[in-house]
Amino acid sequence: MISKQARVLVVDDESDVLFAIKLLLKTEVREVVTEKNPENLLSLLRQQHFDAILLDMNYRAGQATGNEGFYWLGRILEYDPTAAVILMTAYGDVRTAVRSLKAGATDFLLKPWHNEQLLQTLAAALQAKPRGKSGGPGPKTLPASAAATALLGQSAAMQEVRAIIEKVAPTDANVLLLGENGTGKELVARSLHEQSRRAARPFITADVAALSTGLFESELFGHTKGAFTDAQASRVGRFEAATGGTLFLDEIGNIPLPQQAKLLTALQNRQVVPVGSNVPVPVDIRLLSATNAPLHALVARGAFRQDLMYRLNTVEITLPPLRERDNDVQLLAQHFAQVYAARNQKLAPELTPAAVHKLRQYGWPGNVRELQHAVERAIILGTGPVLRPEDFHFPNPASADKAAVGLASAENGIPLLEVEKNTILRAIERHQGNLTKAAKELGLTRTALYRRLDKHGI
Ligand SMILES: Nc1ncnc2c1ncn2[C@@H]1O[C@H](COP(=O)(O)OP(=O)(O)OP(=O)(O)O)[C@@H](O)[C@H]1O
Repeated sequence: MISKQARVLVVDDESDVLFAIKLLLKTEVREVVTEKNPENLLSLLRQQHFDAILLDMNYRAGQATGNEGFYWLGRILEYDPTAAVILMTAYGDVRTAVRSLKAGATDFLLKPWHNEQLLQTLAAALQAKPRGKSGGPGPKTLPASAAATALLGQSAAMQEVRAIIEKVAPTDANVLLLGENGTGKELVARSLHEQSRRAARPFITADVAALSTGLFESELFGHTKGAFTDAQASRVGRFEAATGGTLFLDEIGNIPLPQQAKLLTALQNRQVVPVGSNVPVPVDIRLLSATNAPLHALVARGAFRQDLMYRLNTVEITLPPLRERDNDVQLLAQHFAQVYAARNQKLAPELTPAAVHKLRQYGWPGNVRELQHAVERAIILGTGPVLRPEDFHFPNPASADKAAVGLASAENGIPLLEVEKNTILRAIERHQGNLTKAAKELGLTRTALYRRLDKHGI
Protein backbone atom coordinates (compact mmCIF):
# COMPACT_ATOMS: atom_id res chain seq x y z
CA MET A 1 0.00 0.00 0.00
CA ILE A 2 1.19 3.51 -0.75
CA SER A 3 1.93 5.75 2.20
CA LYS A 4 -0.73 8.45 2.37
CA GLN A 5 2.02 10.75 3.61
CA ALA A 6 4.17 10.39 0.49
CA ARG A 7 5.13 13.32 -1.69
CA VAL A 8 5.66 12.38 -5.30
CA LEU A 9 7.27 14.31 -8.14
CA VAL A 10 6.36 13.46 -11.73
CA VAL A 11 8.55 14.79 -14.55
CA ASP A 12 7.32 14.35 -18.11
CA ASP A 13 7.10 16.71 -21.08
CA GLU A 14 3.59 15.55 -21.97
CA SER A 15 0.82 17.42 -20.17
CA ASP A 16 -1.59 14.51 -20.67
CA VAL A 17 0.72 12.13 -18.85
CA LEU A 18 1.18 14.59 -15.98
CA PHE A 19 -2.54 15.15 -15.73
CA ALA A 20 -3.38 11.43 -15.76
CA ILE A 21 -0.83 10.53 -13.09
CA LYS A 22 -1.83 13.43 -10.91
CA LEU A 23 -5.44 12.37 -11.13
CA LEU A 24 -4.55 8.77 -10.30
CA LEU A 25 -2.34 9.62 -7.33
CA LYS A 26 -4.38 12.49 -5.94
CA THR A 27 -6.27 10.32 -3.53
CA GLU A 28 -3.36 7.97 -2.85
CA VAL A 29 -0.63 10.28 -1.59
CA ARG A 30 -0.22 13.49 0.32
CA GLU A 31 1.06 15.58 -2.60
CA VAL A 32 1.79 15.16 -6.30
CA VAL A 33 3.96 17.80 -7.92
CA THR A 34 4.18 17.73 -11.72
CA GLU A 35 6.88 19.30 -13.86
CA LYS A 36 7.21 19.49 -17.64
CA ASN A 37 10.77 20.70 -17.83
CA PRO A 38 13.51 18.46 -16.41
CA GLU A 39 15.80 21.52 -16.20
CA ASN A 40 13.74 22.53 -13.15
CA LEU A 41 14.27 19.20 -11.43
CA LEU A 42 17.19 20.09 -9.22
CA SER A 43 15.72 23.35 -8.08
CA LEU A 44 12.53 21.48 -7.11
CA LEU A 45 14.56 18.92 -5.17
CA ARG A 46 16.35 21.68 -3.33
CA GLN A 47 13.07 23.25 -2.38
CA GLN A 48 11.18 20.20 -1.33
CA HIS A 49 11.65 16.64 -0.19
CA PHE A 50 10.08 13.97 -2.43
CA ASP A 51 9.59 10.37 -1.39
CA ALA A 52 9.55 9.17 -4.98
CA ILE A 53 10.22 10.61 -8.43
CA LEU A 54 8.59 9.35 -11.61
CA LEU A 55 10.89 10.41 -14.41
CA ASP A 56 10.29 10.21 -18.14
CA MET A 57 13.27 9.11 -20.24
CA ASN A 58 12.76 11.07 -23.45
CA TYR A 59 12.12 14.78 -23.68
CA ARG A 60 12.69 15.63 -27.32
CA ALA A 61 10.26 14.71 -30.05
CA GLY A 62 11.53 11.75 -32.02
CA GLN A 63 14.18 10.88 -29.45
CA ALA A 64 13.88 7.44 -27.99
CA THR A 65 17.36 6.69 -26.70
CA GLY A 66 16.44 7.38 -23.10
CA ASN A 67 19.75 9.22 -22.73
CA GLU A 68 18.11 12.29 -21.30
CA GLY A 69 16.38 10.18 -18.69
CA PHE A 70 19.71 8.60 -17.74
CA TYR A 71 21.32 12.02 -17.58
CA TRP A 72 18.63 13.38 -15.24
CA LEU A 73 18.66 10.19 -13.20
CA GLY A 74 22.39 10.77 -12.71
CA ARG A 75 21.82 14.36 -11.63
CA ILE A 76 19.15 13.33 -9.14
CA LEU A 77 21.32 10.62 -7.61
CA GLU A 78 24.29 12.96 -7.54
CA TYR A 79 22.15 15.29 -5.48
CA ASP A 80 20.57 12.60 -3.34
CA PRO A 81 21.94 9.07 -3.64
CA THR A 82 18.99 7.71 -1.68
CA ALA A 83 16.30 9.11 -4.01
CA ALA A 84 13.67 6.63 -5.18
CA VAL A 85 13.43 7.16 -8.94
CA ILE A 86 11.11 5.25 -11.26
CA LEU A 87 12.02 5.68 -14.91
CA MET A 88 9.16 5.71 -17.43
CA THR A 89 9.34 5.23 -21.14
CA ALA A 90 7.16 4.27 -24.02
CA TYR A 91 10.13 2.74 -25.78
CA GLY A 92 11.31 0.48 -23.04
CA ASP A 93 12.91 -2.81 -23.69
CA VAL A 94 14.69 -5.25 -21.45
CA ARG A 95 18.08 -3.66 -22.16
CA THR A 96 16.91 -0.18 -21.23
CA ALA A 97 15.26 -1.55 -18.10
CA VAL A 98 18.42 -3.31 -17.01
CA ARG A 99 20.51 -0.24 -17.83
CA SER A 100 18.24 2.02 -15.80
CA LEU A 101 18.40 -0.27 -12.78
CA LYS A 102 22.17 -0.47 -13.09
CA ALA A 103 22.27 3.32 -13.26
CA GLY A 104 20.58 3.49 -9.88
CA ALA A 105 16.86 3.71 -10.68
CA THR A 106 14.64 2.03 -8.12
CA ASP A 107 12.31 0.66 -10.77
CA PHE A 108 11.10 0.94 -14.32
CA LEU A 109 7.66 1.55 -15.82
CA LEU A 110 6.52 1.06 -19.41
CA LYS A 111 4.09 3.52 -21.01
CA PRO A 112 1.18 3.20 -21.50
CA TRP A 113 0.91 1.94 -17.97
CA HIS A 114 -1.86 0.07 -16.18
CA ASN A 115 -2.97 2.11 -13.20
CA GLU A 116 -2.73 -0.86 -10.88
CA GLN A 117 0.80 -1.51 -12.04
CA LEU A 118 1.83 2.09 -11.53
CA LEU A 119 0.44 2.05 -8.00
CA GLN A 120 2.21 -1.20 -7.19
CA THR A 121 5.52 0.02 -8.59
CA LEU A 122 5.23 3.23 -6.62
CA ALA A 123 4.33 1.42 -3.40
CA ALA A 124 7.30 -0.92 -3.82
CA ALA A 125 9.65 1.99 -4.55
CA LEU A 126 8.49 3.84 -1.46
CA GLN A 127 9.08 0.75 0.65
CA ALA A 128 12.39 -0.08 -0.96
CA LYS A 129 13.91 3.21 0.03
CA PRO A 130 12.47 4.25 3.36
CA ARG A 131 13.04 7.97 3.56
CA GLY A 132 13.14 10.73 6.10
CA LYS A 133 9.84 11.86 7.51
CA SER A 134 7.42 13.27 4.99
CA GLY A 135 5.78 16.62 5.29
CA GLY A 136 7.02 20.15 4.85
CA PRO A 137 9.27 21.33 2.08
CA GLY A 138 12.03 18.83 2.45
CA PRO A 139 13.66 19.23 5.83
CA LYS A 140 16.42 16.77 5.04
CA THR A 141 20.15 16.75 5.25
CA LEU A 142 22.19 17.63 2.22
CA PRO A 143 23.53 14.40 0.73
CA ALA A 144 27.25 13.84 0.95
CA SER A 145 27.62 13.80 -2.84
CA ALA A 146 26.29 17.32 -3.14
CA ALA A 147 29.01 18.37 -0.75
CA ALA A 148 31.57 17.26 -3.26
CA THR A 149 30.84 20.17 -5.64
CA ALA A 150 34.17 21.88 -5.29
CA LEU A 151 34.58 25.58 -5.81
CA LEU A 152 37.38 25.58 -8.37
CA GLY A 153 39.72 28.41 -9.31
CA GLN A 154 43.39 29.32 -8.97
CA SER A 155 42.94 33.06 -9.47
CA ALA A 156 43.86 35.29 -6.54
CA ALA A 157 40.19 36.33 -6.33
CA MET A 158 38.96 32.74 -5.92
CA GLN A 159 41.67 31.91 -3.43
CA GLU A 160 40.51 34.86 -1.38
CA VAL A 161 36.89 33.72 -1.64
CA ARG A 162 37.84 30.25 -0.39
CA ALA A 163 39.82 31.76 2.49
CA ILE A 164 36.81 33.85 3.56
CA ILE A 165 34.52 30.82 3.31
CA GLU A 166 36.84 28.84 5.55
CA LYS A 167 36.81 31.58 8.15
CA VAL A 168 33.12 32.42 8.05
CA ALA A 169 31.55 29.00 7.49
CA PRO A 170 31.87 27.69 11.07
CA THR A 171 30.23 30.83 12.48
CA ASP A 172 26.52 31.64 12.37
CA ALA A 173 27.14 34.96 10.58
CA ASN A 174 24.67 35.96 7.89
CA VAL A 175 26.43 36.16 4.55
CA LEU A 176 25.44 38.21 1.53
CA LEU A 177 26.79 36.94 -1.79
CA LEU A 178 27.15 39.46 -4.57
CA GLY A 179 28.12 38.88 -8.18
CA GLU A 180 26.83 38.60 -11.73
CA ASN A 181 24.71 35.68 -12.87
CA GLY A 182 26.52 32.36 -13.01
CA THR A 183 29.55 33.42 -10.97
CA GLY A 184 28.99 30.70 -8.36
CA LYS A 185 26.98 32.40 -5.62
CA GLU A 186 24.82 29.37 -4.95
CA LEU A 187 27.85 27.10 -4.97
CA VAL A 188 29.48 29.32 -2.35
CA ALA A 189 26.28 29.22 -0.28
CA ARG A 190 26.39 25.42 -0.35
CA SER A 191 30.07 25.39 0.59
CA LEU A 192 29.31 27.66 3.54
CA HIS A 193 26.58 25.31 4.68
CA GLU A 194 28.63 22.18 4.15
CA GLN A 195 31.54 23.55 6.16
CA SER A 196 29.30 24.75 8.97
CA ARG A 197 28.20 23.06 12.16
CA ARG A 198 24.75 22.93 10.56
CA ALA A 199 25.97 20.70 7.71
CA ALA A 200 23.95 17.70 8.85
CA ARG A 201 20.79 19.79 8.95
CA PRO A 202 18.71 21.02 5.98
CA PHE A 203 19.91 23.47 3.36
CA ILE A 204 16.75 25.11 2.05
CA THR A 205 16.71 27.52 -0.88
CA ALA A 206 14.11 30.03 -1.98
CA ASP A 207 14.25 32.11 -5.13
CA VAL A 208 12.46 35.06 -3.59
CA ALA A 209 12.24 37.05 -6.83
CA ALA A 210 10.16 34.25 -8.34
CA LEU A 211 7.57 34.44 -5.56
CA SER A 212 4.54 36.55 -6.38
CA THR A 213 3.32 38.95 -3.72
CA GLY A 214 0.58 36.50 -2.80
CA LEU A 215 2.92 33.55 -2.44
CA PHE A 216 5.78 35.30 -0.67
CA GLU A 217 4.50 34.94 2.86
CA SER A 218 2.98 31.48 2.57
CA GLU A 219 6.10 30.06 0.89
CA LEU A 220 8.50 31.56 3.39
CA PHE A 221 6.45 31.53 6.58
CA GLY A 222 3.97 28.71 5.84
CA HIS A 223 0.20 28.71 6.10
CA THR A 224 -2.60 27.07 8.03
CA LYS A 225 -5.34 24.93 6.52
CA GLY A 226 -8.01 27.14 4.96
CA ALA A 227 -5.86 30.31 5.18
CA PHE A 228 -6.75 30.96 1.52
CA THR A 229 -8.79 29.25 -1.18
CA ASP A 230 -6.14 26.71 -2.24
CA ALA A 231 -4.83 25.98 1.24
CA GLN A 232 -6.32 22.50 1.63
CA ALA A 233 -3.76 21.53 4.26
CA SER A 234 -1.44 23.45 6.51
CA ARG A 235 2.11 23.68 5.32
CA VAL A 236 5.38 24.77 6.88
CA GLY A 237 7.30 27.50 5.10
CA ARG A 238 10.94 27.57 4.08
CA PHE A 239 12.02 29.29 7.30
CA GLU A 240 10.59 26.53 9.44
CA ALA A 241 11.84 23.83 7.09
CA ALA A 242 15.36 25.23 7.47
CA THR A 243 15.24 25.15 11.26
CA GLY A 244 18.56 23.96 12.63
CA GLY A 245 20.08 24.40 9.19
CA THR A 246 20.64 27.07 6.57
CA LEU A 247 18.18 29.15 4.56
CA PHE A 248 19.48 30.50 1.25
CA LEU A 249 17.45 33.37 -0.19
CA ASP A 250 18.38 33.91 -3.84
CA GLU A 251 17.72 37.08 -5.88
CA ILE A 252 17.16 39.04 -2.71
CA GLY A 253 17.72 42.38 -4.49
CA ASN A 254 14.49 42.04 -6.44
CA ILE A 255 11.89 41.95 -3.70
CA PRO A 256 9.49 44.85 -3.30
CA LEU A 257 9.61 47.06 -0.22
CA PRO A 258 6.51 45.63 1.56
CA GLN A 259 8.01 42.12 1.41
CA GLN A 260 11.35 43.48 2.58
CA ALA A 261 9.59 44.75 5.70
CA LYS A 262 8.08 41.30 6.36
CA LEU A 263 11.40 39.60 5.92
CA LEU A 264 13.09 42.06 8.25
CA THR A 265 10.48 41.46 10.96
CA ALA A 266 10.99 37.70 10.74
CA LEU A 267 14.76 38.08 10.96
CA GLN A 268 14.62 40.53 13.84
CA ASN A 269 12.19 38.46 15.87
CA ARG A 270 13.69 35.11 14.88
CA GLN A 271 10.17 33.83 14.44
CA VAL A 272 7.59 33.56 11.69
CA VAL A 273 3.83 33.79 11.76
CA PRO A 274 2.23 31.41 9.23
CA VAL A 275 -0.49 32.91 7.04
CA GLY A 276 -3.85 32.36 8.71
CA SER A 277 -2.33 31.91 12.15
CA ASN A 278 -1.54 34.29 14.95
CA VAL A 279 0.83 31.97 16.72
CA PRO A 280 4.46 32.80 16.08
CA VAL A 281 6.82 29.91 15.39
CA PRO A 282 10.42 30.34 16.56
CA VAL A 283 13.04 29.57 13.93
CA ASP A 284 16.72 28.85 14.30
CA ILE A 285 18.34 29.40 10.93
CA ARG A 286 21.56 30.62 9.46
CA LEU A 287 20.73 33.03 6.66
CA LEU A 288 22.62 33.25 3.41
CA SER A 289 21.39 35.49 0.61
CA ALA A 290 22.51 36.38 -2.88
CA THR A 291 21.83 38.89 -5.59
CA ASN A 292 23.24 40.05 -8.89
CA ALA A 293 21.71 43.49 -8.34
CA PRO A 294 23.86 46.37 -7.13
CA LEU A 295 22.43 46.21 -3.62
CA HIS A 296 24.34 49.15 -2.14
CA ALA A 297 23.23 51.34 -5.02
CA LEU A 298 19.64 50.16 -4.50
CA VAL A 299 19.94 51.18 -0.86
CA ALA A 300 21.37 54.55 -1.88
CA ARG A 301 18.30 55.24 -4.00
CA GLY A 302 15.81 53.90 -1.47
CA ALA A 303 14.78 50.81 -3.40
CA PHE A 304 16.20 48.44 -0.79
CA ARG A 305 15.96 48.89 2.97
CA GLN A 306 19.24 49.71 4.59
CA ASP A 307 18.28 48.03 7.87
CA LEU A 308 17.50 44.82 6.00
CA MET A 309 20.80 44.98 4.15
CA TYR A 310 22.64 45.31 7.45
CA ARG A 311 20.84 42.19 8.69
CA LEU A 312 21.88 40.27 5.59
CA ASN A 313 25.46 41.35 5.15
CA THR A 314 27.24 40.65 8.39
CA VAL A 315 29.81 39.32 5.95
CA GLU A 316 29.80 40.15 2.27
CA ILE A 317 31.46 38.04 -0.41
CA THR A 318 31.69 39.32 -3.98
CA LEU A 319 32.21 36.72 -6.68
CA PRO A 320 34.27 38.21 -9.51
CA PRO A 321 33.06 37.79 -13.10
CA LEU A 322 34.83 35.06 -15.08
CA ARG A 323 36.28 37.57 -17.58
CA GLU A 324 38.40 38.91 -14.73
CA ARG A 325 39.67 35.43 -13.84
CA ASP A 326 41.67 34.47 -16.93
CA ASN A 327 43.54 31.72 -15.11
CA ASP A 328 40.36 30.01 -14.05
CA VAL A 329 38.91 29.71 -17.54
CA GLN A 330 41.26 26.92 -18.60
CA LEU A 331 40.99 25.07 -15.31
CA LEU A 332 37.22 25.19 -15.31
CA ALA A 333 36.98 24.25 -19.00
CA GLN A 334 39.15 21.18 -18.39
CA HIS A 335 37.12 20.26 -15.35
CA PHE A 336 33.83 20.51 -17.24
CA ALA A 337 35.33 18.58 -20.19
CA GLN A 338 36.07 15.68 -17.83
CA VAL A 339 32.64 15.82 -16.21
CA TYR A 340 30.68 15.89 -19.47
CA ALA A 341 32.91 13.37 -21.24
CA ALA A 342 32.29 10.90 -18.41
CA ARG A 343 28.59 11.64 -18.51
CA ASN A 344 28.45 10.98 -22.26
CA GLN A 345 30.61 7.88 -22.09
CA LYS A 346 33.46 9.54 -23.99
CA LEU A 347 37.15 9.91 -23.28
CA ALA A 348 37.98 13.30 -21.77
CA PRO A 349 39.47 15.43 -24.58
CA GLU A 350 42.36 17.88 -24.18
CA LEU A 351 41.85 21.49 -25.21
CA THR A 352 44.24 22.72 -27.90
CA PRO A 353 46.21 25.89 -27.00
CA ALA A 354 44.19 27.75 -29.66
CA ALA A 355 40.92 26.63 -28.04
CA VAL A 356 42.17 27.79 -24.63
CA HIS A 357 43.14 31.13 -26.19
CA LYS A 358 39.66 31.53 -27.70
CA LEU A 359 38.00 30.77 -24.35
CA ARG A 360 40.25 33.20 -22.50
CA GLN A 361 39.52 35.95 -24.98
CA TYR A 362 35.77 35.60 -24.73
CA GLY A 363 33.83 37.88 -22.34
CA TRP A 364 31.57 35.22 -20.69
CA PRO A 365 28.56 37.42 -19.92
CA GLY A 366 26.91 34.31 -18.42
CA ASN A 367 30.09 33.53 -16.45
CA VAL A 368 30.88 29.98 -15.25
CA ARG A 369 27.41 28.70 -16.16
CA GLU A 370 27.92 29.81 -19.78
CA LEU A 371 31.37 28.18 -19.88
CA GLN A 372 29.88 24.99 -18.47
CA HIS A 373 27.23 24.89 -21.20
CA ALA A 374 29.74 25.78 -23.94
CA VAL A 375 31.96 22.85 -22.90
CA GLU A 376 28.99 20.50 -22.59
CA ARG A 377 27.89 21.39 -26.15
CA ALA A 378 31.45 20.95 -27.44
CA ILE A 379 31.69 17.51 -25.84
CA ILE A 380 28.34 16.35 -27.16
CA LEU A 381 28.90 17.61 -30.71
CA GLY A 382 32.69 17.10 -30.89
CA THR A 383 34.07 14.04 -32.58
CA GLY A 384 37.85 14.18 -32.23
CA PRO A 385 40.18 13.42 -29.33
CA VAL A 386 40.82 17.14 -28.73
CA LEU A 387 38.65 20.25 -28.48
CA ARG A 388 39.54 22.93 -31.04
CA PRO A 389 38.46 26.58 -31.31
CA GLU A 390 35.81 25.64 -33.87
CA ASP A 391 34.15 23.34 -31.32
CA PHE A 392 33.13 26.39 -29.31
CA HIS A 393 30.32 28.58 -30.60
CA PHE A 394 29.30 31.71 -28.81
CA PRO A 395 25.70 32.89 -29.20
CA ASN A 396 26.65 36.54 -29.30
CA PRO A 397 29.86 37.40 -31.15
CA ALA A 398 29.84 40.82 -29.44
CA SER A 399 30.81 39.02 -26.25
CA ALA A 400 34.05 37.94 -27.87
CA ASP A 401 35.19 41.46 -27.03
CA LYS A 402 35.99 41.13 -23.36
CA ALA A 403 36.38 44.83 -22.72
CA ALA A 404 32.92 45.50 -24.15
CA VAL A 405 31.37 42.85 -21.92
CA GLY A 406 33.17 44.36 -18.97
CA LEU A 407 31.63 47.68 -19.78
CA ALA A 408 28.20 46.46 -20.61
CA SER A 409 28.30 43.84 -17.86
CA ALA A 410 25.95 40.93 -18.06
CA GLU A 411 23.72 42.38 -20.77
CA ASN A 412 24.48 42.21 -24.46
CA GLY A 413 23.80 45.04 -26.85
CA ILE A 414 22.54 47.46 -24.25
CA PRO A 415 22.38 51.13 -25.23
CA LEU A 416 25.14 53.53 -24.23
CA LEU A 417 22.91 55.34 -21.73
CA GLU A 418 22.27 52.06 -19.96
CA VAL A 419 26.00 51.33 -19.93
CA GLU A 420 26.61 54.71 -18.30
CA LYS A 421 23.91 54.03 -15.73
CA ASN A 422 25.30 50.58 -14.92
CA THR A 423 28.84 51.94 -14.63
CA ILE A 424 27.63 54.55 -12.15
CA LEU A 425 25.61 51.99 -10.18
CA ARG A 426 28.57 49.66 -10.00
CA ALA A 427 30.88 52.44 -8.79
CA ILE A 428 28.38 53.32 -6.05
CA GLU A 429 28.11 49.65 -5.24
CA ARG A 430 31.89 49.23 -4.96
CA HIS A 431 32.01 52.15 -2.54
CA GLN A 432 29.03 50.91 -0.57
CA GLY A 433 26.89 53.96 -1.29
CA ASN A 434 29.62 56.55 -0.67
CA LEU A 435 28.94 59.04 -3.47
CA THR A 436 32.11 61.09 -2.92
CA LYS A 437 34.29 58.03 -3.44
CA ALA A 438 32.17 56.82 -6.37
CA ALA A 439 32.43 60.25 -8.06
CA LYS A 440 36.20 60.21 -7.58
CA GLU A 441 36.51 56.77 -9.15
CA LEU A 442 34.37 57.87 -12.10
CA GLY A 443 36.48 61.00 -12.60
CA LEU A 444 33.47 63.24 -11.88
CA THR A 445 32.81 66.01 -9.40
CA ARG A 446 30.09 65.26 -6.86
CA THR A 447 27.82 67.75 -8.62
CA ALA A 448 28.42 66.09 -11.98
CA LEU A 449 27.61 62.73 -10.41
CA TYR A 450 24.38 64.13 -8.91
CA ARG A 451 23.40 65.45 -12.36
CA ARG A 452 23.89 61.99 -13.81
CA LEU A 453 21.99 60.34 -10.96
CA ASP A 454 19.15 62.67 -11.75
CA LYS A 455 19.36 61.97 -15.46
CA HIS A 456 19.15 58.22 -14.91
CA GLY A 457 16.53 58.47 -12.18
CA ILE A 458 18.89 56.75 -9.73
N1 LIG B 1 34.29 28.15 -9.03
C1 LIG B 1 33.51 27.20 -9.55
N2 LIG B 1 33.95 25.93 -9.64
C2 LIG B 1 33.17 24.96 -10.19
N3 LIG B 1 31.93 25.18 -10.68
C3 LIG B 1 31.45 26.42 -10.60
C4 LIG B 1 32.20 27.50 -10.03
N4 LIG B 1 31.45 28.61 -10.07
C5 LIG B 1 30.28 28.26 -10.63
N5 LIG B 1 30.28 26.95 -10.95
C6 LIG B 1 29.17 26.23 -11.60
O1 LIG B 1 28.53 27.16 -12.47
C7 LIG B 1 27.12 27.03 -12.41
C8 LIG B 1 26.50 28.35 -11.95
O2 LIG B 1 26.86 28.57 -10.58
P1 LIG B 1 25.80 29.12 -9.51
O3 LIG B 1 24.43 28.61 -9.80
O4 LIG B 1 26.37 28.88 -8.16
O5 LIG B 1 25.87 30.67 -9.89
P2 LIG B 1 25.01 31.87 -9.32
O6 LIG B 1 25.95 33.02 -9.17
O7 LIG B 1 24.25 31.44 -8.11
O8 LIG B 1 24.03 32.13 -10.55
P3 LIG B 1 22.63 32.97 -10.58
O9 LIG B 1 22.96 34.36 -10.12
O10 LIG B 1 22.27 32.92 -12.03
O11 LIG B 1 21.69 32.23 -9.68
C9 LIG B 1 26.84 25.89 -11.45
O12 LIG B 1 26.67 24.71 -12.20
C10 LIG B 1 28.09 25.81 -10.61
O13 LIG B 1 28.30 24.50 -10.12
